[in-house]
This record gives sequence, C-alpha cells and structure tokens, in this order.
Amino acid sequence: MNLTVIGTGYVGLVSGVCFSDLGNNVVCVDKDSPKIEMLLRGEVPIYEPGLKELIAKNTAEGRLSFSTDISAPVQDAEIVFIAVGTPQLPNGEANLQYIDQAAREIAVALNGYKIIVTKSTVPVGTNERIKQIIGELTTHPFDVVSVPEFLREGSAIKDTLHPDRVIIGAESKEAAETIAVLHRPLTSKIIVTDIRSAEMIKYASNAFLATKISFINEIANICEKVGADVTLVAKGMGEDRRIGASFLNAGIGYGGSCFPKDTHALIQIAGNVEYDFKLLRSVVEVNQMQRFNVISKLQESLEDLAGKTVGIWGLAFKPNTDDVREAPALEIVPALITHGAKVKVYDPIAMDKFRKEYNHESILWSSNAVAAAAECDALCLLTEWDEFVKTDLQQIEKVMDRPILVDGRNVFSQEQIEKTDFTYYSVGRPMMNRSNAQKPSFLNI
Ligand SMILES: NC(=O)c1ccc[n+]([C@@H]2O[C@H](COP(=O)([O-])OP(=O)(O)OC[C@H]3O[C@@H](n4cnc5c(N)ncnc54)[C@H](O)[C@@H]3O)[C@@H](O)[C@H]2O)c1
Ligand SMILES: O=c1ccn([C@@H]2O[C@H](COP(=O)(O)OP(=O)(O)O[C@H]3O[C@H](CO)[C@@H](O)[C@H](O)[C@H]3O)[C@@H](O)[C@H]2O)c(=O)[nH]1
Repeated sequence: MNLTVIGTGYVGLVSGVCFSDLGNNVVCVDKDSPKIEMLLRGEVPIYEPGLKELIAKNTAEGRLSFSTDISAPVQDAEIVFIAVGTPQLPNGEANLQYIDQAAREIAVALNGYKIIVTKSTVPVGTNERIKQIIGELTTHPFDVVSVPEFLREGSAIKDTLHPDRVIIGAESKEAAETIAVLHRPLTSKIIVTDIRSAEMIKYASNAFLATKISFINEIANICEKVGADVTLVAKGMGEDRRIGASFLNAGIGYGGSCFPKDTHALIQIAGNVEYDFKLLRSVVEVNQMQRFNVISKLQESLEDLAGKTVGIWGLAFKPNTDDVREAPALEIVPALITHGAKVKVYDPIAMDKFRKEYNHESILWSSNAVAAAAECDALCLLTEWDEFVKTDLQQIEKVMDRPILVDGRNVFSQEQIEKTDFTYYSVGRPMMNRSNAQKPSFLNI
C-alpha cells in the first residue's frame, strides 16, 4: 500500500519505517526541515535501537522516503497517518494545535478518497473534530480511523512489529477492514471498536500502567518502614495471573513523554464531563513525590548537602532512549543544586538533550560512568542503563570519596553490595552496609 505519515517523531518515524519494512511504500513528512534534512543524509534524529539500520535498508530498497512537503505525499497515498505531538497545556489538557493544523493541511491536499488514521494520542472526541475540520475544507470523500499507538521508547521497533494488540476505532466497516489488512502481518489480535472507545482505550491503558507504578511505589515506601523487601513483594504478587508481574518495578516514579501528560489529560477529560477522577489524581501526586525520595536518602546519609559532590548515573527517563521529557533527573538535579550540592552527571546517550533542557554552573558533565563517580560524596543511579547495571561496584567505590550509593531503580543485588563497603539505599528495600547484616533473600530457592 502507499502510505504517508505526517509527523516524523518517535511514533511517526518508527511506524513509517516498520510499515516500509513490511513492503509498503512510505513517505514520512515533517515540517521540521532540519529533521528531514538529517534523514535525507541517512542520519537519525532520535536514538532508538535498530532504527538507523532499518531506515538505511528501506531507503536503499526504495520503499521509504522523507519530505517536508505534505501535498504530493498525501495525493499519492491511500492511507494518511497523523502522528504529530499532542503535548500538555498548562491546565493539563492535550494541546491539539498540531492535530488541527495537520488536518487542515491534509484537507487542502486531498485529491480523492483517503483513509486518515490518527495515531497521536488524542482526547475522546478529537477524531470527530478532525473529521469536521477536513470536511469543511474539502469535497473529496474520506474516512477517519483511530489507531492508537502503544509502542514504548527504547523498544519501539520490537513493539511496532510485535504488538500485543491493534485497536481500530472506525465508523466505516470498509475503512476498518483496509486498516486491519495493513496490520494483519503484525498480529492476529485486532480489535475493532467505535472511535470514542478506541480513543479511551489509549488513555485508560496508560493510566492503568501509571497506577500500577504508583501503587508499587507506595507499597515500597511502606516496605521501608516495616522492614519488608518490595522486590520480593512484587515477585509474590506478580505470580498471580490476575495481577501480572510487569510494571511492578518500584523506583523513582514514571517519566517520559506519555504517562505524565496522558494521566493529566485523562483527569481533564473526566473533569470536562464533571467527573472527579480521584484515583488518578492520587497516582499523579504519588509519582511527583516519589522522585524526591532520592534527596531524602542523600540527606539521611550526608546530612547537609551543601558543599557535597553527588554523582548522577542516568538522565534519560528510561534506558535505551535519548528522551529526557519529564525525566526524574530534570527535577532531581536542580533540587540537589538548590540544596548547595555540586553534581557530576553521566548518561550514555541523553547528555546533549538534557543539557538543552537544563544547564547550571554546578553541573560537571562527565565522559563516562567512572568519571561521574570519581571524588563524589554519594552516587545516585536514576536510569537503569545496562552500562550501570553491569558496572564493577568495587572499582566504583575506590574512586569515590565516600562509598554511598542511592539506587533509584533497585538494580543491584544484596550479593553485589556485600562485596563492597557501600552504604546502599534503594527503593522499598532495607538500607545495607557492612555493619547491617542482612537477612538472606529466599528469592532463588
Ligand atoms: N513517544 C512515544 O513513545 C509515544 C507512544 C505512543 C503514542 N505517542 C503519541 O504519539 C504522538 C506523537 O508523539 P511523538 O513522541 O512521536 O512526538 P514527537 O514530538 O517526537 O514528534 C512529533 C513530530 O510531529 C511534527 N509535526 C507537528 N506538526 C506537524 C505538521 N503539521 N506537519 C508535519 N509534521 C508535524 C513535529 O515537527 C515533530 O517532529 C503524541 O500524541 C504521543 O502522545 C507517543
Ligand atoms: O515497573 C515499572 C515500569 C516503568 N516504570 C517507569 O515508567 C516510565 C514509562 O516507561 P515505559 O512504559 O516503559 O515507557 P514509555 O516509552 O513511556 O511507554 C509508555 O507510554 C507510551 C506512550 O503513550 C505507550 O505507547 C506505552 O505503551 C507505555 O508503556 C519510565 O520512566 C519507567 O522508568 C517504572 O517506574 N516501573
């Protein structure tokens, strides 16, 4: 099929590239000309494992191209995807200005029947709004279909090529069938719904996952007070198939471009119909507090942070991405500086993006993990990059001024810590050090 994708960000680029890899002809369009120029030079504007290779392969085979012009690609396409951003407005609602603009541009370019697929995450009723905007500007026939996207950054290609399910929200049976045919090579689990339900499935899914994270983080906070270990608790809970083991990793809370904005948007969607989504408001509040547990633990171990040097491992909101949108590091690093600390930071990929969002004279930008730990009074792990997880902690403690480690993602085991002199704080697990003999863990018996 001939496809055009409007918006060449994490979702549009990955979807376009994967559809081309399945044999479709795809044009990825973006109004950001430096981004398109990079792609035309064979460079990739975002970091996503495997993406560069897949772009090179499909451009070389002539199925994938890039453009800043929307007209010709829309005219040549049977299906036009909208994958533009829907960022958060100050009041929490989704900003639909990019959606509206894309809809107007598609309408003006139309030259005959097309299916317009919304992949962006949009509030309930937005696809009807897109239909109205386009309908007012064209006499050509078209259908609007909602196909919300569920990919995760860092595993976006795998998620796109092997989705758990594909949701198709449509008014037209024929349009739904065409979109189902396009997705059938990816999965047999295709669920067709009305458009409003499809829009709601996306927000409800993200809100539920965010709820799981805030739930386990609160359990972790209680575990710390009662002397239980949240990793064992999560393991025990997760074996119950009704609960499931995923998204029960306690830590410093969720970040990223989706959960924070989509939970706020759903609270607003509910509020607009006079429903107070109390549970979700608490999920957001718990998440906001959780990241500052790192600061409390540093204060517990160092007392006054003024004049201390703290190493930070990880700036991206999760591993395997360069995305720092709503990353916990963007609040933790400034908070440390406000308390008077010097901060040495290192991330394998996200340093440049972080620096664009936040820079300060109290930050030392380190070139590797060991350098970020060197001469520090304490070290905090904020993102569980493999590089940190596989580090030799004995080497790290040697380069530090004081062996204090705050692990915001629970990546190190009791056995690893016992081989060191670290005073080790994690989330929902007991503090460990040489003088604090731990009860054995029974996890592997
Ligand atoms: N990032 C994710 O992991 C993810 C996953 C699922 C769903 N989503 C949703 O998908 C949507 C896109 O997210 P993203 O992270 O890919 O955004 P992004 O900010 O990375 O990319 C959006 C792109 O759209 C372009 N754009 C905006 N208006 C345009 C127009 N009129 N014409 C052409 N290009 C235009 C921008 O220049 C930008 O490059 C959002 O609604 C988001 O909530 C994101
Ligand atoms: O047990 C867990 C799982 C995740 N996280 C955190 O939650 C955030 C989000 O992680 P993840 O969901 O893996 O990444 P995203 O790329 O933000 O993907 C989410 O948001 C996307 C955008 O809507 C959806 O498409 C995906 O299905 C949804 O998982 C990150 O900060 C993680 O560190 C935890 O703290 N504990």
